[in-house]
Amino acid sequence: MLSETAPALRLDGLTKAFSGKTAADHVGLTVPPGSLTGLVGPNGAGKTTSLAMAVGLLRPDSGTALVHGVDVWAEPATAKAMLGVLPDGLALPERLTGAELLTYWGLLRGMDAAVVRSRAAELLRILELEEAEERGVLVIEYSTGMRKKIGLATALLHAPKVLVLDEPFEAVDPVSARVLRAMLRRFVAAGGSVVLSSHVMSLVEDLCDRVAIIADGRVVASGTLAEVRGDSTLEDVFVRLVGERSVGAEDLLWLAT
Ligand SMILES: Nc1ncnc2c1ncn2[C@@H]1O[C@H](COP(=O)(O)OP(=O)(O)OP(=O)(O)O)[C@@H](O)[C@H]1O
Repeated sequence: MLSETAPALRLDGLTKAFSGKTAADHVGLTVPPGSLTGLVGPNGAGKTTSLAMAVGLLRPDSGTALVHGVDVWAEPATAKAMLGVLPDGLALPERLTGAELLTYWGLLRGMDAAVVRSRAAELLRILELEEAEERGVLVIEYSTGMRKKIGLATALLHAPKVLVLDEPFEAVDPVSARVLRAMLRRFVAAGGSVVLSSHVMSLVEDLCDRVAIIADGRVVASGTLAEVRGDSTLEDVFVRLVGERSVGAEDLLWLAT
């Protein structure tokens, strides 16, 4: 049942193995309402797997995910109405313009057509997809960054309480990234909560008030940015926890020949 006092998102013991290899190992995370949490970790650490289980896209082997107290797997409709999701490799209907896609998406969610129309126009304008719309560009013709932005627009359209965004800044140009940061800050200031994954430590330090580091499928550090970072930089803590790798003097000698 929806709870006013519960965390915006609470993951407990989420575990998933693919062909016997554990991708997420008892992942736990608490996202307080009105906070912005960054999930960081090396390639293959289990970020996408954990986020997909958290939002009801991938069934966990065990563990629970609660959105404002509502179990994502037991009450999916209630939980998903509160969630805005940008999954990894979002599969969108592509032979539509951005506005057509948002209309389709909104109506599918049972939203009022006039509300969908006005929010879609506003999102396309703010995300600088308006000019492509005027030229009738189809989503299939969008660049990688434009696809990311239209994916974000679909996540925001129904005004969710909690945003779960898998690498939202990947391939997004610096001007659009600034707009996106401002949008997320405003969303949080209005009481919303965000979890996002990113490989860019400086972005997480600038934007997020909480952070979780995941390595080999396990959460190895989490808390406020100050708690996790201490007197170091997030990158230093990350490298210390995840392990440093270097290119030896004898590696890749063929590259310069
Ligand atoms: N559908 C799948 N089938 C088999 N193995 C998978 C599948 N999805 C993920 N994995 C494996 O699970 C592990 C975690 O992958 P995941 O995509 O969650 O990592 P990630 O932290 O998001 O990585 P990246 O930063 O590279 O996006 C990896 O070893 C990956 O190969």
